Amino acid sequence: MGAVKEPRALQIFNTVGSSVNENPTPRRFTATAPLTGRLRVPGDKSISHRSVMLGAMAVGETRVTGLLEGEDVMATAAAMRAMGAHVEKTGAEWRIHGVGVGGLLQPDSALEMGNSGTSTRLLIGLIASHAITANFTGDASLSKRPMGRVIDPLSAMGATFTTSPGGTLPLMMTGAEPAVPISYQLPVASAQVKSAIMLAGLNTLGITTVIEPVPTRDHSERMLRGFGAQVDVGEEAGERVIRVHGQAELTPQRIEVPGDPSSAAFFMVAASLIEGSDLLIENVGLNPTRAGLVEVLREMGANIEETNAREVGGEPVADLRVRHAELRGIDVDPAVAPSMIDEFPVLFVAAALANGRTVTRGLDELRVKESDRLSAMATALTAAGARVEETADGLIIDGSGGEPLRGTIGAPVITHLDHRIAMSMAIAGLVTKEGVEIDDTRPIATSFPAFEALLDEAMT
Ligand SMILES: O=C(O)C1=C[C@@H](OP(=O)(O)O)[C@@H](O)[C@H](O)C1
Ligand SMILES: C=C(OP(=O)(O)O)C(=O)O
Repeated sequence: MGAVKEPRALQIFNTVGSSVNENPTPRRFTATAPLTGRLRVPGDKSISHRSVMLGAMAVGETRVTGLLEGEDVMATAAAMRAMGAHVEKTGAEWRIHGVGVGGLLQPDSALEMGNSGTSTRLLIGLIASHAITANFTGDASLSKRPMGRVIDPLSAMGATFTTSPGGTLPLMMTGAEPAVPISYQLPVASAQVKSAIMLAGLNTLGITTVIEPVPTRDHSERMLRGFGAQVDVGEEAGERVIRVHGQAELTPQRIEVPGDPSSAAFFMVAASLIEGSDLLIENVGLNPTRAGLVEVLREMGANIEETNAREVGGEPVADLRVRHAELRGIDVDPAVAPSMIDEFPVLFVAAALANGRTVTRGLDELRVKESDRLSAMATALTAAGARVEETADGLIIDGSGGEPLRGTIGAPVITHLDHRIAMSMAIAGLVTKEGVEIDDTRPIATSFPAFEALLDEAMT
């Protein structure tokens, strides 16, 4: 290991669900030193959202430790409060008093979803089987994202919608009680769509079925079972079939949220790329439906060692020791995409420094995230000096063979209100001769408020 440092705790910056600072906060990121010591990434965003939502649907008190206190999860918490649940922090613990399945109250005002696709789509699902009307609003990024993918199946269950042109936010929905159980085959690999239908199934008499041709993150399945719902998961004709039995009764739980592999990803790539790095990232969730990046980086030659493997909150977790290694370009198997869907922006940074060519395909979904992540990363990495070709569904990147990138010092990177573009290009700045300037670091608070503090500390 490098220099021994004390573990760093997650710092809480903003727990109110909106950016405190009104003005853009640009910053230039440059490498000051290798990444060494140990750090702990914040709680998993997907599991945090679901902890708050399911806690709010149980009768009694759910207690959660390690909850991610990023803006997205705080948007979920605010929405559940607006519909009758109590969601409060006491000491290090979040306590949620739920209303019970079927007990959501009509919110007085619009549910403000900020930047969060997960909050929006899962809550639309949850409300779809309650006899209430809710308005959903979001920021400029979220207001462009497609909602038809949840509106279609939930309309079949009986919910009604009035949307903005193009099926986007702002939208108004009225749930159906009783809702009709459906059997629905997902047309896109999306855990958000799967979860929206499963959550609607909670207050729907009968069996609601979702068929997944490609497996996506399975936190909803695991957690709903943990809360006592009957959820059958099987494989039929090569597809995953998930059946939710309604109406469910959820019993309150104690949940310890594991660290977010999507946040650890930035540090895995930075430590791999920067010579002399030797970093221990503690408590990283390694659910197989989320751990694709670790496998892909290893295939590229990364030195990632798993230690202290254990279970936290029903999820596999380990500490990851990451040491600098020379990376080589690879063809990334499109089948791995769902298990690292949010990690592609930072994988592209790794590819830009690898030896040889990295080819990615099958990534159409990246075009409908907080930004068009294929286009945003192609533009930003090219400006940083990388050789990148954008295709219809991926990027082809010819790596520098470990040489620092030499971009033109021009306009700052445009992050398009996308936290992952901001953090990925911050990491790119560490391996670019003159560094990289990010136009606005505020979006980082949506998923990883402590990112800059942890990065600065890892490099001291
Ligand atoms: O279910 C979830 O918690 C998530 C699912 C993924 O979205 P899609 O389902 O749209 O792929 C992912 O990108 C998002 O960050 C979180
Ligand atoms: C896509 C993401 O989140 P969401 O869809 O919840 O906005 C993400 O965190 O990268």
